Amino acid sequence: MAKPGTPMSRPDVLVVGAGGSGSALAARLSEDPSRRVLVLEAGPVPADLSGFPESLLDARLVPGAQADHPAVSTHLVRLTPGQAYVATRGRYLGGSTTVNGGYFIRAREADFTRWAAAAGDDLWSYERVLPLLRRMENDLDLGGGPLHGDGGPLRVRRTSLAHPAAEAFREAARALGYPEEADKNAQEAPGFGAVPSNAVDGIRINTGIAYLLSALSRPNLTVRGGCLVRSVAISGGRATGVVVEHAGRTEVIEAGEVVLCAGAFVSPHLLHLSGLGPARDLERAGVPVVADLPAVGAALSDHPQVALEWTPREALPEASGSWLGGALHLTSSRGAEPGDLEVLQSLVPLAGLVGGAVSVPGAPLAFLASVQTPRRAGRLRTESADPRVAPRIDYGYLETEADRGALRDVVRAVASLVATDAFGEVSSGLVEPAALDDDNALDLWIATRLGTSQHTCGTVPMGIEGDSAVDSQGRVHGVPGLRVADTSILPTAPLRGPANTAVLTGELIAAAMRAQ
Ligand SMILES: Cc1cc2nc3c(=O)[nH]c(=O)nc-3n(C[C@H](O)[C@H](O)[C@H](O)COP(=O)(O)OP(=O)(O)OC[C@H]3O[C@@H](n4cnc5c(N)ncnc54)[C@H](O)[C@@H]3O)c2cc1C
Repeated sequence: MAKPGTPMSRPDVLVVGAGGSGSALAARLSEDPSRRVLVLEAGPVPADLSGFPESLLDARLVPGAQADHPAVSTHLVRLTPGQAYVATRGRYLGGSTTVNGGYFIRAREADFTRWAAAAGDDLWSYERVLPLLRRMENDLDLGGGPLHGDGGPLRVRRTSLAHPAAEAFREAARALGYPEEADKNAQEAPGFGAVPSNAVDGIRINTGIAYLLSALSRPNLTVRGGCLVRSVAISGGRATGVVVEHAGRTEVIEAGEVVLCAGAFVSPHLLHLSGLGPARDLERAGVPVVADLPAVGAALSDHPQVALEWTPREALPEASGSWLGGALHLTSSRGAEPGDLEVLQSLVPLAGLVGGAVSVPGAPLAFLASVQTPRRAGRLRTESADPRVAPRIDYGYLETEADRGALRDVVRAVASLVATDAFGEVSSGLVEPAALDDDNALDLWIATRLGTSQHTCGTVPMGIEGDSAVDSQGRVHGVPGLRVADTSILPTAPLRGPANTAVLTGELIAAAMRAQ
C-alpha cells in the first residue's frame, strides 16, 4: 500500500476505486495542490511497477480470463434466464484495466451524440470530448495532431499485423470486400485494421501505472489499498463520507465530496446499500430508502460474445507483444448502427488465455465475435441489506429477434472469413462448424456457446432528472456531495470496448469538478 497509515482527515474528495476511471480522476483532481484527495481501493496498491506481478503486465495474457487469478473478483451473473456465467473484474490498482485485453479503442461519434442527447447538454458531445481524448493519450504510432495526443499519460500503440494469422485475416477481409480502417481511433468507416492498445513493448500499462504511480508523491494525494467500501454515509440528505472495512475494522471516513468509481457492478450496489435506488426493491431488501432513484440498476448494457476456434494448418509462431491480432468491424444486416459487429482476433489459444499460458502446443486459435449494438437489456437488483450478499445481475441477452439476428450475422461473417482461400493458407477450418443455413439451428449453436465481452455499462445512467440517476457530470440526482464517475454512467455500452471511455469518464468528470 502506498504511504501506509498516512493520516488524511476529511479529504476534499474521497474516490472509491482506483480502476479505469478512478485512477484518471484522482490523478487529475490532485494536480490542483489545494485539493486533498483520498482514494480507497479494495485491491492492493503497489508503490511502484515492481509491485505488479509479471502475469498482470504481460500483454499476451488476459488475467481476467482466469476466474481464480488473485487480482480478480468474480461475480455470478445470468446472461439469459437459464444461463449462469462467472463475470470477472480487476481488484488491484488499475482495476479492470489491470486484467483486461488491453484493447483501447475510442467510442464512436454516434455514441457521444447519443449520450449527449440523453444527458441533455453538450458536455459529452464529440467536439467537447475530443480535446480530452487527445490529452489522455500519447499515440506512439501517429504522434500529436488534430485527432491524437502525444503528451498524455496513456501510451497507445496499434497491434502488429505481422503474425501469419493476422496477415491471413487481413487478406480474408480484403477478399470479402471489407474496407481497411487504418486508424480505429479516427472515426473512419468501419472495417479491418490493427487494434489501438495500451500495451506497449509487451507490457499492459494499466491506468494505475499510467496515472497514479507518478502522482503518489503528491502531498495532497493518498491512495489506500485493501479498503472495501460498504456504503455511502448520508446525513440530512447529503453524502458526508463512506463506511469502509480495512484490516478487520469498520470505520466511517468523512469527506467534502464522495465520488464512486467502483465499476458498473459495485457502484450501483453501493448506491442501493446506501438507500439510493428503486424504493420498492430497496424496501423488499430491507434497506431504508433515502431517495427513490428507479434508474439505479434498472438498465444494464453489455456486448454478447461468441468465440469461434479454428485449427491452424501447421504450427504457427507464438504471439509476440500482445494476444491481439487484427479487428474487423462490420454492420449487422438490420444496420441499426454502422460497425455494430466486432470480430477480434486472438493469437493466443483460448486454452492459454484461460490457463494463463501464452502457448499451448496443438491448441486452436480463435476469433471473438461480438454484437456491439447499443442496447439496454439487463438489470442489477439488490436483494439484501447485507453488503456481503451479491446483487442479482441479469444481462437479458438473446431476448429479441434483433439480438439473435445480429449474433447470427457476426457468426456467419466469421465462418465466411475462415472459408476464404486467403485464410485457408493458415487454417484447416473451424473446430466446431455451425449450422449456418438454418436460423433455428444456428440460434441453438450460439446459445450453448454464449459469453460476454465484459463491457458492462449503464447501471447508473446519466441523463435528465426523472429517468436517469446522475447528470452529465456524474452528480447523483437529489443527493448533494455524491457523484458516480465510471462506466456505470454511460447510458449504453459504446460501439467499441469501454476501457478508453472509462478513462475519458475520469478525465471528463475531473475537469468538470476542477472548473467549479
Ligand atoms: C476480463 C476483461 C477483459 C476486458 N477487456 C477489455 C478490452 O480489451 N478493451 C476494453 O475496452 N475493455 C475491456 N474490458 C472492460 C474494461 O476493462 C472496463 O470496462 C473498465 O476497466 C471499467 O472501468 P471502471 O473504472 O468503470 O471499473 P474498474 O476498472 O473495474 O475499476 C473499479 C475499481 O473499483 C475497485 N472497487 C470495487 N469495489 C470496491 C469497493 N467496495 N471499495 C473500494 N474499491 C472497490 C476495484 O478493485 C477496481 O479497482 C474488459 C473487462 C474485463 C473484466
